[in-house]
This record gives sequence, C-alpha cells and structure tokens, in this order.
Amino acid sequence: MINKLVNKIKQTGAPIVVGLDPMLNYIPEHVQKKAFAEYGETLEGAAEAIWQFNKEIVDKTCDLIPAVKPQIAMYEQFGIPGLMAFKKTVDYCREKDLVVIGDIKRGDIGSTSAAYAVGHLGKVQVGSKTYAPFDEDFATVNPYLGSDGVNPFTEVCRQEKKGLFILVKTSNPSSGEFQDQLIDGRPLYELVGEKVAAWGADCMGDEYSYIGAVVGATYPEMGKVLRRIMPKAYILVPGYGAQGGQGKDLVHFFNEDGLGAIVNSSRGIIAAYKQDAYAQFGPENFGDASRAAVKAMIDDIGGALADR
Ligand SMILES: O=C(O)c1cc(=O)[nH]c(=O)n1[C@@H]1O[C@H](COP(=O)(O)O)[C@@H](O)[C@H]1O
Repeated sequence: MINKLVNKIKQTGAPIVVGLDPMLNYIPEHVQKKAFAEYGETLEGAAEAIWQFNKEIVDKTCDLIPAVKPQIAMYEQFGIPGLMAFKKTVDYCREKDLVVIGDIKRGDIGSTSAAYAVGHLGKVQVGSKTYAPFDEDFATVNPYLGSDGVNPFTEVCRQEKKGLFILVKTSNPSSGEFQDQLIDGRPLYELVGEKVAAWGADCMGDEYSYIGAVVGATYPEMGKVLRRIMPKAYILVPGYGAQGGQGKDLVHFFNEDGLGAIVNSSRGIIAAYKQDAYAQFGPENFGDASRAAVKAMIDDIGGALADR
C-alpha cells in the first residue's frame, strides 16, 4: 500500500490528504434537512447527513488527490449509525481508488492492539468465514505504550500489505508537555522517531517503508530533524490550514526527491465554503468550494517545494 500511496502522489503531483472529519455544524443546512426529513433528528439522521456530505466532497476532489483520512471520533460521536457512516465512507473512497488512512490513533497492550489491528487493517475469523471489518489501507497508531503495543499492527500490515502512521510529534499546543521531555539530553519525540525508523527498516516498500510517522505541521523545526532521523518513513503532516500550518513551513518535511511527506487538511478543505476566500460558492456548492481549496493547497505546497 505504501507503493500505491507513493505512486498516486507522483501521478497527482499532490502530496496531500483530505481529512474527512465531518462535524454537523460544517454540514450545510440543505444536506442536514434532507437527511432529517428521511431519518428524523436522530443519530441515523446525523449519520446520513455526514455520509452525503462526505460523498459530495469525495466526488468533487477524488481526481486531484491521492488519499483521504477519515477521523473515527467524528463518526463515533454518533454511535453505531456514525460508525456505519465511517465504514460507508471508507468503502466508497476505496472504490474511487483513493488510499484510505483510518485515523484511529490506537495502541494498547499487545493482545488488545492485535484486536484493533485485525479490526481495522486485517481480517477476523468467524467460524469458517473470514471478514475484513473496517479495511482501511493505513491506520494511525499511538506508540506511547512501547513496542509490544505497536508490533501487532506491524504484523498485520506485513500480512495484508497495509501501513501505519505512528505518532511521533503531534501538532497540538500541549504536545511538548510529554513529547519534548529530555531523556539523556534528547527529546522524547526524537527517541520515538528513532524507534519508528527501526520498526520500519524491515518493512520496506520499493522506496519507502510502510511504517510511517505523524509529525505536526505546527513544529517545522522538529520536522526537519525528524526527517533526517527517519529517512525512509513517510511523514503524515497534520496541522495545515485550520491549525496554522502553511506550505512554506513544510518544505523540510520532504526529502530532496520531493517525496516523503503527505500533508493533511481537514476543516480547511471540508468546510472551505465557510471561509471568506470561497464564500462565492455558497453552501449549495460546498463540494466545489472544497475542490478549489484542494487546488489552492496543492499550489501552495508545490510552490513552496519549487522555491526551496
Ligand atoms: O494523527 C493525526 O492525523 C493528527 C495528529 C496530530 O498531531 N494532529 C492532528 O491534528 N491530527 C489529526 O489531523 C486532523 C487535523 O484537522 P484540521 O485541523 O481540521 O485540519 C484531525 O483529524 C486530527 O485528529
């Protein structure tokens, strides 16, 4: 799957991921109204609104982008109907040949991580039958329980040819509270970055490892150091747009070959129609606003890479 991701990035010239993080308040009135007319103001109604919203955004952007990243919490908040909308979204994006990064941020003791890995990336056995319950292509993993929490995910990736993005340095304001703590003079995130490189060394695709890392766009200097520490890891870079990251901050997350990083934007794309820059589209044409925002993001990052 890492080879597919790299090839799609090369084909599209777009090292970007559209984050499918639908909140009800981003979903235009007319989409909500239609869903509620059919299912009432229920969890099912919310899930239908989310699904219709996602579908339109995917339809309007899928030819421009290599990948999407649905964030499971946004679906889980609507319970079982929400999770069904998550699964529908994953399946639809895979049908459109997009690489799907399940943003699930799991990680637990080994036996529990194994169950998460099977449910999201692998296959589960039920009597004589086998099922792939969620079947994303990549998953985000929290490594802060240590190797035995990560190994079951790696094992399933090896079997299924899937991949991981492991949290190394997160984009949020408090990420330094623990991640920047010094151990023998070195920040914890660097030690985690070294671990990601080690875990990924025998998990190589053609050019890059299928064990990638997450490093926030909001910490470009740290991204530069981590790029060197993990030369073969693809870096998922969230924090562009709504959290303040811009193309010019991100060049050092990429290798000299222009590969090695994929930048996520969620609210900046899916709620583009609410921004002044795209207001002319109006809520009716929210998908077109997202398409324009994707194009602007591609130009911003492409321009920054060309200028470096
Ligand atoms: O793993 C992630 O994707 C992630 C890691 C991180 O350090 N920071 C971060 O924002 N994310 C996710 O990236 C997305 C960012 O959303 P926007 O700020 O709306 O672009 C959300 O789905 C977050 O959960």
